[in-house]
Amino acid sequence: MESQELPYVLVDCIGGRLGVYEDHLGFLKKRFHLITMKEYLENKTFLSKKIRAIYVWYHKPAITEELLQSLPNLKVVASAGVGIDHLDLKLLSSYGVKVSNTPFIVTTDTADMGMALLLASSRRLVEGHEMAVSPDTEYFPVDWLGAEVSGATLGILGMGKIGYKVAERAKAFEMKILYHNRNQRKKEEESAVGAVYCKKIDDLLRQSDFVLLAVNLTPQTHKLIGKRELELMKPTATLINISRGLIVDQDALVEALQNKVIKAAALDVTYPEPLPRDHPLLKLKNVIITPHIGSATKKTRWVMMEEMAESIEAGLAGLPVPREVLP
Ligand SMILES: O=C(O)[C@H](O)CO
Repeated sequence: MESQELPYVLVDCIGGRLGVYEDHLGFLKKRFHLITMKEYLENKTFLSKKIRAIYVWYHKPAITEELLQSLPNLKVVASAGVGIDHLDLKLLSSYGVKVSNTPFIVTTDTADMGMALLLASSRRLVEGHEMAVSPDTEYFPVDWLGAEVSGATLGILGMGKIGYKVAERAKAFEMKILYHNRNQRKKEEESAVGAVYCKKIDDLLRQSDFVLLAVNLTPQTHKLIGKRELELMKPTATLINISRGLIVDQDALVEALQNKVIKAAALDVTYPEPLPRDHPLLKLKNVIITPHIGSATKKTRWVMMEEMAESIEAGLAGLPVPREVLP
């Protein structure tokens, strides 16, 4: 039967559901014999030799050394999104496994998400919505003062593709833009969005009304924003995180928000995800949290899935892997 000749690809479940969109399934099943982690564990002896690729959607399944040891014919790991902090590239490479991600397609949507969080937080959209739909709150718009966006200073930490797209959007909102990045952007790129480089993160933190995190998670950026950094920010400032929860020391953030060291936070990413239901961040009015949905639009998610399938097919055919991530 044809489906038996298709390459076996391991996928995982997220929240008890297959970590693949329903409408992607038809496309994927034409190309691959999808094996869930559960199926694999139930029939390990047979499947361990069959599986040749892993489809990592939202960091699942976790690729441990134990898993790698048990899959002798694994050739490709295709990971959704741009961040690869959940993958040990050196380890994968030592097992002869190629890795790919989908770094380009997520840029625009993730930048849109950054702006959406900035606007929602500054204009108190979530609080306002809750008040407007609540049966027992008096509707009194005089209370609902927010912070101006136009004319405010946005500090972008991490001026890669996503950070730069945020800057393009912020320019249209007439914001002043500061940025910090390992490498300064070219002069023409800076002037196209009116961005001013801050060599020192501290200078950016002191001057910004909104600080937006768009850096990759690496050992160097792990808890880059801690108590000291939060204390450098203006008491009227908002922290926006669209990269990874672990860029921020979350305990320090809770304290800073509770003690009004900064005004607010808008987070698409936390640590862990989701946060435990009794986590103090979930109780704060000056916090907006979304469930890591930076790239979650129909078109982008479809392209991500196609790109992952393309990388798996190329890798299994011994061809150069599109969007390969090297250790
Ligand atoms: O890295 C990304 O693109 C997303 O956050 C998914 O991990």
